[in-house]
Amino acid sequence: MKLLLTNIKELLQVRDNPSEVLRGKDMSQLPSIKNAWLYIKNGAIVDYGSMEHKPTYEGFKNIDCTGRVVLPSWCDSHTHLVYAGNREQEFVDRIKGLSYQEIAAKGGGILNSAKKLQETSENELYLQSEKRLKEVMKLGTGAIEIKSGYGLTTEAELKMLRVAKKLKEHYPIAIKTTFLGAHAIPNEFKNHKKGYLDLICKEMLPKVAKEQLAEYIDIFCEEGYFSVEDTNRLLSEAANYNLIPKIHVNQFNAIGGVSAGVQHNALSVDHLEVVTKEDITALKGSNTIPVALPSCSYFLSIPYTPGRELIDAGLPLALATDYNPGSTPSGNMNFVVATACIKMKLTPEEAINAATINGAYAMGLSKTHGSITKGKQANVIITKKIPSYSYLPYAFGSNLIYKVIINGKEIR
Ligand SMILES: N=CN[C@@H](CCC(=O)O)C(=O)O
Ligand SMILES: [Zn+2]
Repeated sequence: MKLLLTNIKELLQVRDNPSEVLRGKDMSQLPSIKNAWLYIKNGAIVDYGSMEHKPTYEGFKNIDCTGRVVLPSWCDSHTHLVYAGNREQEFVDRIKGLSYQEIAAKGGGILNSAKKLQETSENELYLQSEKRLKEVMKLGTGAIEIKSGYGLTTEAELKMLRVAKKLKEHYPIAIKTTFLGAHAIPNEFKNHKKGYLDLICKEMLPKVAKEQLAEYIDIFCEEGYFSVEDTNRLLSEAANYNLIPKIHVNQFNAIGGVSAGVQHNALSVDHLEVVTKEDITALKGSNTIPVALPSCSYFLSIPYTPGRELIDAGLPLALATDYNPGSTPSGNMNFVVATACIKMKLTPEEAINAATINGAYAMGLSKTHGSITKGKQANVIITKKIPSYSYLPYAFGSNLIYKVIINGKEIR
């Protein structure tokens, strides 16, 4: 399949030799070609340039992009897309005054989703998750990370990861998987957290590794969930299976999870709605990327990650959805990019970099995703006719996507 996109108003994120990740001031640069063409063959980006110097190709399908912006598809590096049922009742309870933590303490929250998931068959779980995957692909996501963590038993955690694996086999989108057995403490282990960690380390981890179901390890390092000590133990055990950490830290409290992540060479530390000076110091000079999840802040009415501060400190930043039934029932990366501009004061250039090239880095896909580069996967968004790319976050409530191409195929 060959595609030639012509008369592109502006082709964004064009990098001949892209760096793996963009930090600090570099995030304000978004290289582009105006009045451009882009040639795609066999799922890969072959070449691009200005319409004034367009070579002759044969046997392609032409897409005229007059008035349209073309950019790499979104790289969503943090989701819980595989889950069962929904939690709209908790949403209503929160409107009536209960906090996220109070709902969790009553047996709601993650444990509520775990109960539903344990009762759902693998096939049904696949069908529910597939629906969400199709939806986010149409919204421009071309690479996605999916976590377990709503199983909380060996059987149910494996079920989640097998569903994610099956999605990977059936869809063109790149999927990376993360084992998050340490998402919450199940009721059976309420007064025996160590017993649950033993189960994770001695039974779940070996099975996940044996079936090669995950590349990354995650833990919810937070008061009332797992401590820094638990985090250190799990990440050390997981290293024996070559699982790389991508962890939930600082959502409500800064308890030292960031520096624990950095010490274990985490690829990413995610959430960071609360950030201390020590956290920033720990991240400086490391290869760990902070990941902000502004839709979660929006939905729970909690602080936004101080993205401006992190970038101004010279750090990299990625943006992701956190798609899950409790804190973020939305997988819309367009909303994430807009909210990062509106609430976190990122410029459109910074937000687009954070959601493409840096998102790819945050899930180990820098070589193949996140920029318009020869040889990278042909994953692009073609927008509707818009005045400029800044219009994307500006018109935050409009669907501005005309077409999405993933792996060289038009999926919308
Ligand atoms: N905070 C931990 N995990 C999810 C939400 C879990 C839930 O409420 O179901 C998150 O990233 O926000
Ligand atoms: Zn999450």
